[in-house]
Amino acid sequence: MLRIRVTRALRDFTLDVDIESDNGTVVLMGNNGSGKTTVLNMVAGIARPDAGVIKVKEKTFFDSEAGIDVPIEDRNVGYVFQNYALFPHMSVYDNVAFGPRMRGAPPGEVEERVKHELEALGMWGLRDAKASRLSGGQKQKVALARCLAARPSLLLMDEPLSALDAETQAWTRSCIKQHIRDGHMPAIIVTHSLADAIELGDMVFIMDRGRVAASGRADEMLKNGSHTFINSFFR
Ligand SMILES: Nc1ncnc2c1ncn2[C@@H]1O[C@H](COP(=O)(O)OP(=O)(O)OP(=O)(O)O)[C@@H](O)[C@H]1O
Repeated sequence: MLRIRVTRALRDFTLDVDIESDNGTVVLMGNNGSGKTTVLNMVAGIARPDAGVIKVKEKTFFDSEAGIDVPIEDRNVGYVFQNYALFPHMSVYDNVAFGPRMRGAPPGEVEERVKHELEALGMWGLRDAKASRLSGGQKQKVALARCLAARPSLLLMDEPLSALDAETQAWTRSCIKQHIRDGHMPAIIVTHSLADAIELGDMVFIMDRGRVAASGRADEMLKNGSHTFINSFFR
């Protein structure tokens, strides 16, 4: 269960969002500047709502009336940032090992997880490379591997496949899907890609100028013809 009902006034922008989903993966779509990343940041605990409630499964992350604001480190969230945000001076291996090490996994398990995630994304051969030397698509894969290796209880992904070529996108999507299914993890994915929405999403929320303009089941989008469905919400 995912419940995000938040308001936040920024300098030139007001966010007033209501998102509810019973299970599975929530996809956020919408124009540039419509507030998608801000929603992810509030769920992660990086940005603070002025008021509202954020609940993930049975856990309340934020409740302004009850005075609850769980710190970032206690939310156990995995976040793939839009700009990757790798540790540039560290190797690919150490970037991916960071999450499991921080969470106290024993060394053997750290290695197992790092190898598993990097092999799945075809990046094991580059494990000793410095992150700053990688191409954009390679950085994005390492960001994804870093997030998944930490075994979070909630996945937040901001355009996680945007730098990948079409073929790599397809198998990376199935890799993400498998993790979500195997880990029974709720996930919120921001994307501009209809293929991501249809293949990864259970519920799709379309944002427009800080609000949810429309929502629907991903399979309904497919039935209705996704282009028509999405385009109908934008002038
Ligand atoms: N800390 C902040 N202070 C002031 N304004 C902010 C802040 N963070 C975000 N904004 C503004 O909020 C609006 C929404 O930004 P956000 O990054 O959430 O959009 P987005 O839907 O993710 O866009 P994109 O598709 O381009 O990534 C923008 O107008 C942005 O300038």
